[in-house]
Amino acid sequence: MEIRATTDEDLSVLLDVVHAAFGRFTETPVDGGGLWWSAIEMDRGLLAYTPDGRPVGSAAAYSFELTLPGGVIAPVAGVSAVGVLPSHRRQGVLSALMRQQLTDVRNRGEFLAVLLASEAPIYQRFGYGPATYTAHLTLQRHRAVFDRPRARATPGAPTTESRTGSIEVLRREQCGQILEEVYDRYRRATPGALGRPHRWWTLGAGAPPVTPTPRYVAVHRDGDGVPNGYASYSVDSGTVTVDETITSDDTVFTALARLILDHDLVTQCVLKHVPHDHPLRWQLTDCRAAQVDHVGDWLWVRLLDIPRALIARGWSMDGELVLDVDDPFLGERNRYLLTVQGGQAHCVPTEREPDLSLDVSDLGAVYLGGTAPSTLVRAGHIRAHHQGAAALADALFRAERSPHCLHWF
Ligand SMILES: CC(=O)SCCNC(=O)CCNC(=O)[C@H](O)C(C)(C)COP(=O)(O)OP(=O)(O)OC[C@H]1O[C@@H](n2cnc3c(N)ncnc32)[C@H](O)[C@@H]1OP(=O)(O)O
Repeated sequence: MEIRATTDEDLSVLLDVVHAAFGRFTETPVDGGGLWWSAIEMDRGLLAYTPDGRPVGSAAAYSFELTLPGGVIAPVAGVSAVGVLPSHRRQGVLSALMRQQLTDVRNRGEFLAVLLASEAPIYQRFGYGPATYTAHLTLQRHRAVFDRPRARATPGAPTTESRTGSIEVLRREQCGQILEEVYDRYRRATPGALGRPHRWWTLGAGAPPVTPTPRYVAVHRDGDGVPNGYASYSVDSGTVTVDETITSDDTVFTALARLILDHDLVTQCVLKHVPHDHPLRWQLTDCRAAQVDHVGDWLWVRLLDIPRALIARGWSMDGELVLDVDDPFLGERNRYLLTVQGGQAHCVPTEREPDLSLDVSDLGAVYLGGTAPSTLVRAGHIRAHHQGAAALADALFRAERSPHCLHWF
């Protein structure tokens, strides 16, 4: 098996391999979307060839930015287009591709790789852990009545209502740069969110509303007329389905949700891609009018330089933790002393007794604060060496809010 880096000339070969792996056809758009592969970066692709020169496996990566807890922006490899022909599976082709790709990512100076997993059992062995989760919120329109925010009673307290903003409903093609600009501000303020490079918007790659698929878009503007939120939606058979509600301001989210819930001639509203713990349910007089469903893992994270990754993210509590991290796929095992002081972390090799022993994939799962280390202790994956170690790790790794990602790639 030979792994070769791709160039622009290999595009059709790579697309043929990955589409055959999925049993799909190159020219078929993703569900309701465009051609997902149009933004592919061919200088980051890999193809696996048999000894007689037949391409049988593929992998690619996008150059993305990921927002870490604390609002830190990190460059990451967004792994995608992974596939092995049905005729050549379970012979180590993917393993060879992953090994080469992780080496390449490290060589580029990126300390994190991320991906969306087609099947959950594939990537743990390569050091990835599920780090963000997403859900659908299904609302029964006629039952979903907003409650009066209780904090409003406190003089001077911020309200959860958008007082001065306005909303305009546009067609997708009338939005110009608005969606790109609003998305960019939102993702910078949201731990777990990925940037959408400009070329994704210009090429219409991915899923609606990045693609030019027909949609209505409710655009929210602040009192100065600056767009600060949008909800992209379509209506069908009595259901309004929102592809994504993008804003970093809870009051704007509420205003957009109200508009969606006020849509005549529908009985049900489905807000796709919301954090599973989104406060909207709490804002209703009848919290059962909203059901959280389709809860699933979204972004998987793989640490490639553990000290750098731990130093990079923000921390909201001081403390010390010794982590013994095993990385069997890369054949590395190291012990680190993580010290957080004033929100700033230091991370150095140590001989001290560990507080926790864990696989690098479990470190990926807890890295953004989306899963508490104690959950993985209880699951039998992370070993806590003394009482209190898991609680300490929980307190340290917790982020200001659940990390959330909705970019599809
Ligand atoms: C980020 C993305 O692009 S996600 C898209 C992933 N691609 C797909 O789902 C397309 C359809 N599937 C495929 O193309 C292939 O089955 C792949 C890419 C998932 C796996 O490729 P393979 O070359 O068969 O993997 P490889 O032989 O290296 O397997 C390594 C190990 O992972 C295991 N493994 C591989 N795929 C799977 C799977 N889908 N489920 C469970 N275990 C798996 C193998 O059994 C093997 O285990 P072992 O080391 O204990 O023997």
